[in-house]
Parts: sequence; structure tokens; C-alpha cells
Amino acid sequence: MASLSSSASLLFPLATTTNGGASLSSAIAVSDNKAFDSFCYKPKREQRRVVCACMAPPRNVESDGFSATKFNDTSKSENLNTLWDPEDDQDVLIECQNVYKSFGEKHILRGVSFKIRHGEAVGIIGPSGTGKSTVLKIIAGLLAPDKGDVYIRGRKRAGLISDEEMSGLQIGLVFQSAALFDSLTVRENVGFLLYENSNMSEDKISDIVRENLAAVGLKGVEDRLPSELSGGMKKRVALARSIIFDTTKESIDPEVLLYDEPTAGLDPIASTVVEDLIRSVHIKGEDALGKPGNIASYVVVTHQHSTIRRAVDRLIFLYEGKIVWQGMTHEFTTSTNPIVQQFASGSLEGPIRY
Ligand SMILES: Nc1ncnc2c1ncn2[C@@H]1O[C@H](COP(=O)(O)OP(=O)(O)OP(=O)(O)O)[C@@H](O)[C@H]1O
Repeated sequence: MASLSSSASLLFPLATTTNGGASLSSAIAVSDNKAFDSFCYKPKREQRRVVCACMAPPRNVESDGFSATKFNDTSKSENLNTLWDPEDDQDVLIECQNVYKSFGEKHILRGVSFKIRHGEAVGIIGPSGTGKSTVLKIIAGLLAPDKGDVYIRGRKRAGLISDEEMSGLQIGLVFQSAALFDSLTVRENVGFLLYENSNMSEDKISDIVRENLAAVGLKGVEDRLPSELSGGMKKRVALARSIIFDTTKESIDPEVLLYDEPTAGLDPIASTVVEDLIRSVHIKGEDALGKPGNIASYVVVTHQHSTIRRAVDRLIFLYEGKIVWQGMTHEFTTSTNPIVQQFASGSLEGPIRY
């Protein structure tokens, strides 16, 4: 399978489901298609599977989370393995154990280990090219580690994703890169999964699409083409698409969403909207219609301070293929780790060299 493109600036949700249909592996091929702008609607069985979402205002989001006064809680250790009790792994949804990944001579990941627990909102940060997106793709099962293991709810995953292997957990990857299907309307984009894989009537799908769009703060755009939307609107449409659900099916599996730079290229206000949407689809959030979100946990790769502050609770800092720091978001700017200090301040002086 070819690698994923991450150069474009739009969110593109791809997700696994365990209820049959195409696997994530086949969905990936969509993102590899260089002709993002000329996607055509294909007959049902030729299409890849896409999963969508709905959003809302977050609870308990601090508006000034990075002010100095907020970072005096250093009581929690920054040591790498102290944020969870190793005896209590019942709630671990995803675990990477000593993961290595190289591309040719480039040794990108060099022994990465971490856990994502039920209910967590985790950010992966670190300098460019350090392997953050690679970690997401490995978690999603789009790339296989060269060495090390990925556990999904305690079950070791062998190689790349398959529907069988993913049984028990649904994982969606929302790319910063493309894309909405340009030849489809907003309604068709958001309702894509349901049109393709459910037995719902068109009217019912239209209703759900309208609800999901309303949840992300968009009204009356169903008949527009993506080319008629602003960049921020496209991201919201893509987010709406990433968590749309077939309401006729009872899913008992928790769902994890992985966001790759969801706010890249957005203005500060549009970023805030997207950050709040990410919060709102989480089980600890609620959407614009007041409904709790469905996403059990999520992981966000980001460079944006606003996104770190507003959208995640815990941070994993990746540098030169290793996790060099983990901590709660509020510990980030008071860390004594020189790598973290340099990154947080944007200083040219320090251990990180460009
Ligand atoms: N499929 C691939 N083939 C070859 N090299 C790759 C592939 N995927 C990633 N890389 C390389 O691996 C390194 C890490 O890439 P990755 O996208 O994971 O970094 P990142 O930390 O997300 O970077 P950024 O913050 O700039 O998005 C880069 O040098 C990239 O060029």
C-alpha cells in the first residue's frame, strides 16, 4: 500500500468500521489518489468507505490556558511512565510498544511506546519531520511498524489493518490533507457513508446530514459544492463527515478519532471553531444541539499552540524518533525539559537544531 499524502490543507476523514464493507486499507487508496480534485461518484461497491462526524461547544475549555498563572501545577511528574498506573490497563484502547519505523535510510521512529486510554484527549507534538504523522498512520493501521507492537484493546495487531483485526474498536483518521469529493454536494459528502453502506432512506440521510451540519454550525449549505465553501467551512464539513453514524445500527465499540493537523492553515478564529468541534464530538463534550459526543478518545497531531491548549488534555512530545516528554497540557510551558522549553518558546537556542 502506498503512503498517505498529507500535503493538502483539508480534512479528509477515513475510518474503519467493524460492520463489514470496505476496510480502512481500501479507504486509504482514496487518499493516495493524486486526483483529489476530480473524484467522481462511483457505483456503490466500487467506492471506498468513509466515516463522518458531528460537533459542538466544548465543556471546561479554558480560554487562556497558556497564561503563566495556569502553569504552576508541577506536582505531576514529567517522567514518561508515571501518568498511568501500569496495574490498571483496563481502559487502554491503543498501545504502542517500542515501535520502530524507517523509510529507507531514514530512521524515523526509534522505540516509541505510549498508551491511549478511554476518554483521553491526547496531543502529539514535536518538531517537523520527527514522525508524528507516521505514528498516527501506525496507530490507524495504515503503516506497519518495522519493529515493536501495536495493541488494540489489548490485542496485538499484526501488520496492517483489517476488519477482523479491528474488531472491538473503530478508528478514524482525519487528514489535514484532502478532501471533500469535489464533484459531490455537501450533502453527498457528509452523507457518503450512509448513502453507500446503510439501508436508510434518502430523506432520513438528508435529515441526519442536516443535523450533523447544524452541529458544526453550518446551515443551508447542503446543496453547495466544496468549491463554493471557504477553507474553514470545508474543514467543518469534513469534520461533520468524519463522525456520521448509521443510527439504525447499534455499535457497542468505542471509537477513536485521529486528527492530523486539523487546524493547519486556518485563521485563529476558524482554528478555535475546529478545536471546539473536536472537543464536542468527544464523549466528554456535547454538540451544538446539546447531545454528548460519540468519540471515546482522540489523538491530535498539531503544531498550533491554540490547538494544544484548547483541544487536548495530555501531550506526547516526539523528538528524533523518541518520546522525550509526556505530561498534562497545563504542564507544557513550565516543563524543565530543555527540548520542551525550546519548543514552547520557539527559541532558536537549545537542543533542537534546524
Ligand atoms: N512513505 C514515506 N516514504 C518515505 N519517507 C517518508 C514517508 N512517510 C514519511 N516519511 C518521512 O518520514 C519523516 C517523518 O514524517 P512525518 O510526516 O511523520 O513527520 P511529522 O513529524 O508529522 O512532520 P510535520 O510536522 O512536518 O508534518 C519525514 O522525513 C518524511 O519525509
